[in-house]
Amino acid sequence: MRTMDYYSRHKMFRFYIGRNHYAVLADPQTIQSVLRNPNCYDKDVTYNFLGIPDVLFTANGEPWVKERKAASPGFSPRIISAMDPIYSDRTRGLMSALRKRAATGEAFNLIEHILPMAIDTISDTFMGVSLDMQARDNAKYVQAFLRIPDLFIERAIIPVYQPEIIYSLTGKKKEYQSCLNLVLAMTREVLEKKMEHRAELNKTSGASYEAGRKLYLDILLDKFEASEKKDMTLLTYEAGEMFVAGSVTVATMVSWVCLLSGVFPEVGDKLREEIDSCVEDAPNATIEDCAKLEYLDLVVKEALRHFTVPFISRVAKKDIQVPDIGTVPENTRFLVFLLNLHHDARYWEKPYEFYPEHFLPENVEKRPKYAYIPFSIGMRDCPGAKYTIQTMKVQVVRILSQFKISSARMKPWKNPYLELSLGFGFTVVPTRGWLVTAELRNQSSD
Ligand code: HEM
Repeated sequence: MRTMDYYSRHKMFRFYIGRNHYAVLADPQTIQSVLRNPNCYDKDVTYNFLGIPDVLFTANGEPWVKERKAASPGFSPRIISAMDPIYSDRTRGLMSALRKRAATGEAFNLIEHILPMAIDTISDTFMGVSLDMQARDNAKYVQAFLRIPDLFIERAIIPVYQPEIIYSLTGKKKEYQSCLNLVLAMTREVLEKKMEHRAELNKTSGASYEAGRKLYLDILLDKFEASEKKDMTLLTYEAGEMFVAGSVTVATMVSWVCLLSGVFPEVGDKLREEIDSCVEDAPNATIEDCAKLEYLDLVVKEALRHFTVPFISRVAKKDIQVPDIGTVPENTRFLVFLLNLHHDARYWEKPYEFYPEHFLPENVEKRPKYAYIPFSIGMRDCPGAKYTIQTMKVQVVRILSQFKISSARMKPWKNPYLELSLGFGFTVVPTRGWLVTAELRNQSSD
């Protein structure tokens, strides 16, 4: 914790290991100048530990520019805003699972139900294929989706696991590969369904996707069909990355907000009060309903402040000029600690506390713009940010309108990094899971 504070007070902290030059960043201006610099869009070798080919998340240079440009229409506001009916279908399954949990009164790990719903939602929205993960025996999928980021980050931060030979000997490589294989098999199933569907559409109307609604997977398939190589393995990784990047992140954050509503009862009371008084049919809340909920917005932002992606790493492909610092040499590896930035006492009144009021407009005004960047910034920011906020809000409102969620283990905290047992996946996660109990509230449910 002292180390985190130390980094925060310095614009940049540099060190060498052998001939590798590292620069740790935690200052908002320095971070924004590096993340927005076109010579720093490349990811550093850490991402090789994902063991996947060049897809949007991992590609560098010109191939990344092309991927990103091609993918953008799949994240268009028009597509993201048209998702209400999909949410309705998918939250129904979740509510029925939570009702069963409420009937027993026993503690359970909330993400076991949220993640299958998140996978279904990604499949519906970005792929246009109904996967119905919630109706399956899905424990092994939940485990695989959670272990992939967990094992990746572990390898990235523990140098002893980095050589292939040692990683294989520990058995972790085998575990990682079997998790990846499960996700790839699931993705192939989605691809097959989608290809059949497109072939049907081609036969009947000559259109390979619904007019005006070119989903992410349609974009990938258009590219695949137009290519000479027809690389099915690459296509599977490209679609698979969206499943992992899009479901684990959202599911962990929805689980956090629900858990926090129980850890801090005053937060839970205020959330339920706002939902009950502002949304007429909250169990079926729409995107539009959720946009009105001001307190929910503060809570979602505060949860992301504490528990978003802990760090980002990049590499400078040329010498670059950083304001107030000077020339930073080519091949420098940057580590951008969002965690430090988001807990810097210069910008946050109660840096380590759960204090949604940090995001009241009068407090936001006092901070530099880039003191809060849970989805990163610049050309290589998160394309799923809008989808995330919208999906999180709809799901949280529907859950909290029907259930009172209580924390089964976690106590109110003043500093989660000292008092809780936390680990790093794609986001920050509680190592023992999101343990809660659910109680049915006195309202009609769906
Ligand atoms: C709580 C939710 C999420 C958070 C906190 C989050 C955060 C981030 C961050 C910080 C990055 C930059 C990483 C880096 O530069 O190393 C990123 C990249 C990315 N995110 Fe997200 N993300 C979330 C949800 C999503 C969703 C829902 C999707 C897809 C549906 C998605 C897809 C991606 C992709 C494809 C990239 C790589 C973009 C590129 O390199 O051009 N993310 N995300």
